[in-house]
Amino acid sequence: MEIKKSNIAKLPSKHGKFFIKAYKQDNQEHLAIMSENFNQLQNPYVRVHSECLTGDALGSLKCDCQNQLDLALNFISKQGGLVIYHRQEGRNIGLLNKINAYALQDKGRNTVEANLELGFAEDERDYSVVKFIFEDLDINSIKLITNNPKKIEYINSIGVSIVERIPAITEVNEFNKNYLNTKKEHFGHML
Ligand SMILES: Nc1nc2c(ncn2[C@@H]2O[C@H](COP(=O)(O)OP(=O)(O)OP(=O)(O)O)[C@@H](O)[C@H]2O)c(=O)[nH]1
Ligand SMILES: [Zn+2]
Repeated sequence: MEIKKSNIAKLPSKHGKFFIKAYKQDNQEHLAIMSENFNQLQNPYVRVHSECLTGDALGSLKCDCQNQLDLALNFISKQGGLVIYHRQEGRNIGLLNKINAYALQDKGRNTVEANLELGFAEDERDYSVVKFIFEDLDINSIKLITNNPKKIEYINSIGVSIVERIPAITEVNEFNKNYLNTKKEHFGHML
């Protein structure tokens, strides 16, 4: 399917100065956020950040998303690299369904049980736009910021080499404790 791309624009931010480029696949619009020196890097630091409106924008304490996004933006601003803001909210079940999953979590389900009860797979993300972005930006070799083995597996499968993995570990609190535990025990995140 066709993926559209924008021109590159400047984005000064509180994390530093970036360049941004947008990509549109079906109805999802994603962003590549690049450090100023991005084009000179041999092995850029890369994070594929999955959208979490409640965390990223509202500062929800139920997950680690906002802290991971801040960590990644600060990191690439200093060390050079790329954050792909991958707009697959709620592991790609969308915002409305994620809030329904949260309502089930309020009744005691974990994140996996809630997804299954709503008729979804435990993780519905599709990373094909990441492959497109890597090709578009001429990226063959990276240092990946993640704890998620599925992202590593996907990037290996498209022939991009991961020369180093940087953990994206942030604070545990009373509200995200169970969520992080499910990531570790069920999804095999390296936490
Ligand atoms: N369906 C569902 N999605 C959630 C829930 N909590 C967070 N998410 C979504 O989970 C995604 C974040 O993915 P995670 O699996 O937590 O972590 P990750 O980003 O893949 O892994 P790392 O790279 O190690 O951080 C975002 O899209 C969030 O919106 C939840 O309770 N239910
Ligand atoms: Zn989140």
